[in-house]
Amino acid sequence: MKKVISTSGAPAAIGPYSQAIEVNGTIYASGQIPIDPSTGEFVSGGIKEQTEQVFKNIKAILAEAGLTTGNIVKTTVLLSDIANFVAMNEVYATQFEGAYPARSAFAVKDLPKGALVEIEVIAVR
Ligand SMILES: CC(=[NH2+])C(=O)[O-]
Repeated sequence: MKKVISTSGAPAAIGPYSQAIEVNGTIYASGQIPIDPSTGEFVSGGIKEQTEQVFKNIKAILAEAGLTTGNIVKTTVLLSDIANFVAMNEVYATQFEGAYPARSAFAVKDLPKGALVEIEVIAVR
């Protein structure tokens, strides 16, 4: 019923969570921060580079489940500074074909490891 999705194509968890869990054809992916799994380090650059790395990580997790961003139905975007909202959106908008998923976006006080952006997704087979 509950299946753990795990891939070396996305960063290992930095805490007690799975990269994603599938239940009845719905994939709940943990929030991704801009760690490059090949180095274990944050990608260099600003909000645009960080958003691109976050989506690389999300796509790797979805690919492990045989899915793409086209299967995403809902996202949650967490920003450490709402001033990055426009630049994040510019990268975010390029990650989907067709209708965008539903989304919530927030600025929060801090993100793990000082990330500028964290994005979690829910995808459906
Ligand atoms: C990065 C993340 N998803 C967490 O829960 O720390």
